[in-house]
Amino acid sequence: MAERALVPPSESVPRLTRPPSPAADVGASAALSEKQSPLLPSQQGGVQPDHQNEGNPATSQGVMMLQLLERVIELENWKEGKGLIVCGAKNTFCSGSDLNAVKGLGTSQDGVELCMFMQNTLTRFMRLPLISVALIQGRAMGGGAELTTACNFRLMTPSSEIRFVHKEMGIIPSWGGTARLTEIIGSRQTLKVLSGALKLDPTVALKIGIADEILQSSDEDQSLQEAQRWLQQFISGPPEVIRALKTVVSSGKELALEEALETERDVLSTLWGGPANLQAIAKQIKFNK
Ligand SMILES: CC[C@@H](C(=O)O)C(=O)SCCNC(=O)CCNC(=O)[C@H](O)C(C)(C)COP(=O)(O)OP(=O)(O)OC[C@H]1O[C@@H](n2cnc3c(N)ncnc32)[C@H](O)[C@@H]1OP(=O)(O)O
Repeated sequence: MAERALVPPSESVPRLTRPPSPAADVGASAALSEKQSPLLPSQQGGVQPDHQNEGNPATSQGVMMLQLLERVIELENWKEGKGLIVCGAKNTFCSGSDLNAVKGLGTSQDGVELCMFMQNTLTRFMRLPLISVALIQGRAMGGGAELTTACNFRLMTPSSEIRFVHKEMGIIPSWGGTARLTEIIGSRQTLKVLSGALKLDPTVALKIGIADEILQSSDEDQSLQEAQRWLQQFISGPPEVIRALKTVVSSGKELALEEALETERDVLSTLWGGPANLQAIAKQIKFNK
């Protein structure tokens, strides 16, 4: 029987509580995992499995997923950050669960445990006070397609493709991907995308609103530079302001109106009369350019 390496640290997705004050340090953009894709098997250039677990794909996949959670925890503790880019390796964004590992996780309970672990990790990722971009180079399939929806924006290279293949696997996207996709493109389009297991090339993805932009280059390094430039326009400015913006947008999306309004008040109180606000007022900035 497969080792249960995927039991979530908490039994359910964390509830969004009103957030602590954003930090006021200097920020930067960063790749979540430069040149690494968290869920890919090693032959696709993903995180290498723990040697102790070599030969046991289910355990290796568990290790990769734990590594993803660790990176999310690191990002939760990155108090000066403003943005991040998630990208894959060797021109594949992420081809989802390791199919060899999935063979060893055959019970309904296995599926639910995997689902809870990934719902927890990706929900925490989505709620980071960082503006996140999925740089889709090559394919994003299955769990990889779900991962793109945990990012705020999706940039696609000309030769890339997003495909929710779950129907063909006899399952549904359950790492939060169905809920997030519905929020991004609406229920009608989501139903088409999922029930058709549609191949979303960049043109289609842009048309239905999954993709935010098609990049010029399919080259790994050049498209990363393009993505960095694209993100820069949204993260220029003081970290405390960018982080606060992401925080209130997240609460506006997830909380009931009264709670969201309370969050806005709390977050504003950390900014009003603060250095960025006072400097802007002193400069008498005009926005008519
Ligand atoms: C159950 C979880 C579910 C979820 O909830 O989300 C999933 O994620 S299920 C997984 C969904 N993903 C897939 O079904 C992908 C299947 N793979 C493919 O369709 C193709 O491999 C590819 C990703 C389109 C790439 O095609 P291509 O460029 O032609 O390369 P290869 O097919 O030769 O692949 C190279 C190499 O990598 C192996 N590979 C790729 N993806 C996976 C995977 N998800 N799991 C395990 N192995 C994978 C592939 O088998 C090749 O290996 P070798 O044959 O040993 O070279």
